[in-house]
Amino acid sequence: MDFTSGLNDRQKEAVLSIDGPLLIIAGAGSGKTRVITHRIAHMLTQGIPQSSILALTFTNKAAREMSERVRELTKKKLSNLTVSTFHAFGVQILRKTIHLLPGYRDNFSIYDQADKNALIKECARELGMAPDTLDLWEIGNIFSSVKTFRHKWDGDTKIYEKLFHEYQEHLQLYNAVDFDDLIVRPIHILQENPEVLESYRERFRYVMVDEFQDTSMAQYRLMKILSETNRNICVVGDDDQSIYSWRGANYENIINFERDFPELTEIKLEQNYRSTGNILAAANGLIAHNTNRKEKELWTGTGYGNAIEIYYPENEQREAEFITTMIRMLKSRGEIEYHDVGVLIRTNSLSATLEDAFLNENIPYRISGGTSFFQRKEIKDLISYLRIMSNPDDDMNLLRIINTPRRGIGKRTLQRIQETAQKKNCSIYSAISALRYASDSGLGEKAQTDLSDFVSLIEYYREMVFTGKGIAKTVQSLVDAVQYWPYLIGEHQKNESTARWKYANICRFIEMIAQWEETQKEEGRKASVYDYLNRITLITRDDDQDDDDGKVNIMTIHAAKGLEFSLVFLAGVEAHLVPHARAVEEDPANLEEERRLFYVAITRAREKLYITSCRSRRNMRDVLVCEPSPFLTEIPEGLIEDHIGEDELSTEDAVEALSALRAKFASGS
Ligand SMILES: Nc1ncnc2c1ncn2[C@@H]1O[C@H](COP(=O)(O)OP(=O)(O)OP(=O)(O)O)[C@@H](O)[C@H]1O
Ligand SMILES: [Mg+2]
Repeated sequence: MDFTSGLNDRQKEAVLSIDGPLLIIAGAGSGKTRVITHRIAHMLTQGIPQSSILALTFTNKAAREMSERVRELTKKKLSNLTVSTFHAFGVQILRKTIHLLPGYRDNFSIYDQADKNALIKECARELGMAPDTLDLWEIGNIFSSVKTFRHKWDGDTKIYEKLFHEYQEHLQLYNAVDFDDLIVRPIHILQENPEVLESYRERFRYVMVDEFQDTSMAQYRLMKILSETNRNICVVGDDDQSIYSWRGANYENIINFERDFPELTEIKLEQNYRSTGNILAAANGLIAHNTNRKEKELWTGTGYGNAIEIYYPENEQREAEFITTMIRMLKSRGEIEYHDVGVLIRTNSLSATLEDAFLNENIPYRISGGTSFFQRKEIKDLISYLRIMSNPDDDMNLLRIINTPRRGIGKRTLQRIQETAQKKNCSIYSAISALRYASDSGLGEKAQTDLSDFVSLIEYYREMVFTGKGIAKTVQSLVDAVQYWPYLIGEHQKNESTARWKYANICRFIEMIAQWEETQKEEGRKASVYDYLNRITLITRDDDQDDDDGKVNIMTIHAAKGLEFSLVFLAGVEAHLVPHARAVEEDPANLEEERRLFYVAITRAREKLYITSCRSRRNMRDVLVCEPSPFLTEIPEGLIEDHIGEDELSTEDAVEALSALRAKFASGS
């Protein structure tokens, strides 16, 4: 098979140069991701074993699509190819090596943001700091930047250093790691264990990274340390699409890469295959306003296509109506399928009104970027049970379920257990196991029986899940045994439909586990509860599992990175949202990042782009009068069909606002 057919010369060159460092910095839709998939396919035909190839990308969804694409190209089963996110790759390393870190065992738990906040709170309490006065998010961010080499303790943050050490010690005690650890712990392990590092270098002789502009400093270190000796490292990205600096991404990694791999080959891709001429010209015109960028110009061989259309609905409800009406009409004319449509928003808070309208209009949709399925309380409860089965020392999860559903273990009993755990420096579960029979436990008889029952329950299901009865079956049986349904009914007496809805989620959860087990079996892999837990912990809000076709995609611009849709609606393109007022207030330098975000949004569209900018928008209890985004004036004239004043809803204010903006643009200020 020739995997270079259907590629342009530059792309071919990239696919064929498999040895040595390769840097591809190119604009949106120029085929960067396509180059990676074809390159992998080509390598496999060159006799490079699957197991030598490591491809890293940003979201689980992107990773899935990438391996799917390689599978289609090669028509091969790819059980030894590693295509994953950085975090999932970190987990893979830790599963094999975490025992090299003092105090850790290979059944470790991974703490998500919510667990992390809860743990910080607990540590603060132990240190006698009043947890309710602390900004957990801010502290969490400080911890994160310290861990990932972005920050050293200084005058402003020093007050949290002690809390940080307490936090780290607790993680170790619970045999748990947080998200940052998934990248930095592997780095430490590799750095401190030369023979382990050697074996990884030996194995992953070819490394590729997509969306390179959004790698963090820590991620960069990880990929660098792996490829330092082989030097077969290919990174692809677009500095104009760097949109995660708030999360520590650093597009200066492009400069670092040039410094660390000076012998690199650089390939430029300049033809855009995704979008029509108008859309591309709009994107090019916009991004040219950024000063801090690598100069590049994209061109397309396809025609100009349709104009970009801008509408100015009276408020967010009218906006949602406009979008659903358009979709309905185009669908009924047979011009689109639902899955061809992306509705992009700057912030999550915009999704509720849209969701409502889609429900009303009966248009199937999926939302990514909302509360993840796995964050729902009923699901988190069951996940906590699974986590305790696999790692009983995980105190945070134990505390979550010890009384869920209520089993009468009282506050005093819990206090007693926690004291014992602290005194003996052991986990709560160990403390319970010891106290339930001890004559000097200081606990009443009933309390001891309750604790004993709890331990028996956990041990029973631990045994069940580890003796190959299947995870789905175990969870099903557990849900019955702990009487979760009566518990739900009890919790939602006033609203039984909520209870039913939650129970339906549980059933769906069990169904999802069963499906996963089935796939693992088909692919000849063991379906272990550790692997399952690791996997679902890494599913972020940005890429939920639901890959159903036949649905309109409503998502944040961040979540849409790397994706494409024939038809894109960009909603809420108003002055305070695009650029996001708070981001720019925090740091004026964020203006360029906001512009990149808008560039990412525009370049998701293949054929048609609608932009809506509401004239007013409800924000909590207030109604804000809105002006169109100033970025709209940066789109060159002649590409946009402006529907200003066209409907009876338009006000003179909006007309004035836009013409004022245009005047400003024309005068070049
Ligand atoms: N040589 C080509 N011939 C035809 N279609 C192509 C070619 N190269 C890329 N494409 C198509 O163009 C679209 C964009 O490609 P791809 O997603 O790889 O771009 P990208 O550079 O990764 O974009 P982004 O910057 O948004 O991640 C895809 O639909 C892809 O299949
Ligand atoms: Mg891409």
